[in-house]
Amino acid sequence: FLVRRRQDTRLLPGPSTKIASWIWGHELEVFHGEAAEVYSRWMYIYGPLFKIKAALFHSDIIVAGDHAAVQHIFADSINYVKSPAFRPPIANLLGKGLVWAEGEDHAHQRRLLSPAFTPESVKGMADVISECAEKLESRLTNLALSNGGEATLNIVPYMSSCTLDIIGLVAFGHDFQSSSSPSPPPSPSPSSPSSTSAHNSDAEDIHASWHTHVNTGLTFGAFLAPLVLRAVPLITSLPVKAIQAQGEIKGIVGRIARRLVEQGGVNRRGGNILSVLMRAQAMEKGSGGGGLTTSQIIDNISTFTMVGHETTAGTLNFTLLELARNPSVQQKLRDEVVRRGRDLAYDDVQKLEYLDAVVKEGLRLHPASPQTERVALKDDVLPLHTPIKTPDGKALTSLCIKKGQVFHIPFTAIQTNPRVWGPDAAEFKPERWMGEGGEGGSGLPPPNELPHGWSNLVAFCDGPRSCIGYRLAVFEAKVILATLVRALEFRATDAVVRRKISPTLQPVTDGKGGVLPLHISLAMQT
Ligand code: HEM
Repeated sequence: FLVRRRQDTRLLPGPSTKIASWIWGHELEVFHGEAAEVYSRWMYIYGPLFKIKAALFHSDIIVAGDHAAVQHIFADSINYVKSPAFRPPIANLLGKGLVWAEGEDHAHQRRLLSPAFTPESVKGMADVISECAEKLESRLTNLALSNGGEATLNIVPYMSSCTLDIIGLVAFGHDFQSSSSPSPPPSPSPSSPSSTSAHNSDAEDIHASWHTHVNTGLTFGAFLAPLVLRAVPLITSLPVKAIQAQGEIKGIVGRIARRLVEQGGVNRRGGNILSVLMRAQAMEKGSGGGGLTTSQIIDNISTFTMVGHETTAGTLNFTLLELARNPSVQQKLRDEVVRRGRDLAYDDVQKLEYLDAVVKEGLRLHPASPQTERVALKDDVLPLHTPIKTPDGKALTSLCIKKGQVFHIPFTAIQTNPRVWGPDAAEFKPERWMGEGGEGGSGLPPPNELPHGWSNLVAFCDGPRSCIGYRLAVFEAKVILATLVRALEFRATDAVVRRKISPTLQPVTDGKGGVLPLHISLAMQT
């Protein structure tokens, strides 16, 4: 059995070791490429499960895109965990909240937080979300009007302001008022939000610090830091900018979180997550156990503030770029929204089928978290959906792996694999979600040929550690897109926009992260 076990990983296909660097393995090439670009290419050549040479003499990494293997890994969140070496940086960036927790601690926090994300809870957030979306739309409309009816702008800071305001209000009853901050410059100048105005609000501090973090994440230091951590897990406070900047963001959000907890409650605008957390704390005091400590509450406020806004904004920025590049899709969406009338209440939004397809297609091509990583805590046998042909002509239908095996799971590559989604996999075609009967619809392969996850996507991961905020994210994305395209027309510019992971999906234009220029004008409504 031991011999068989060793052989299984050795038998995996993968890119030639000749193109691997002796010190960085294949990982530097992956870092230099766009988000999941290199893994997509290799997945096409070597199949949905292959191995690569790791940096710093670590044992080979398995890149897993096979649906059965991925589903198995995500379903067993006790034995497949985020790399223990990366927990200190997560604690540094987001605190020891839900994203950081593992095992029993995770199950406990997740159980306490889940009531804040039911369909009913999200329905209760609908008014606030609409108001914030309308504020964003008026900001952009006013900008266009003050520039003779059209403008070219960097959409990134606008979108982040809107989603930060939403998460502050719906989760904690806190108004960041970032949509009321002075507008960033209309031209897509590479100058960062941090350099455009004085820091006079929490929101500006968060945006500025995140912007620095994103740009630091594009440097070689950011590539190196996690690899050194993986090789020498005891080094947690490297003198590397990429790691220090993370502490800054947590410091800013942590200050706000402490204020919110001291205020001890929520105002009438919302505050679902905070209410849930405070109730859990009261329970702990009353029963001598079962709730969360004050520092866990503060860390969860930091966690939700950061992961609850930059993610949705990232997918939305790229979905707008797709709409800008596909004017007929944009017009079809506008027609559907205008036909429904001005009201975008929760139930109305659910009826917009093309909007639903556009959001799914945006999440398929541009998942805000383009890939994840897991480490096996014990020896295991992975089921395979697609058998692997070994060099001696046999077919492996399952794969024995050893404790400590590292997996990279590239969501983007899985969701754009032409062998699964068809030859038009890389194209933005919302019609594919409308079924064969839909207008221009190409339909989808049967569900058993697709990934396991929300709507047959892995954009929100899968299993016990899947995205707890997915209902909010999807609803919010729909309302923002519908509100914007109803009033505005988006056109692409000549800028070459690259997609990078830093640490979430980011547009990079002229070497600057967090820059995505779009042209806007007032929409002609038919
Ligand atoms: C388009 C928007 C979003 C996308 C694509 C997304 C994607 C993801 C993914 C892939 C994970 C799993 C990460 C991993 O295990 O490596 C995740 C986890 C998580 N997401 Fe989201 N997310 C989005 C929006 C949100 C929002 C709006 C919230 C909160 C309001 C949120 C809160 C979380 C939390 C707390 C976790 C950790 C869950 C756990 O470990 O139990 N996300 N998300």
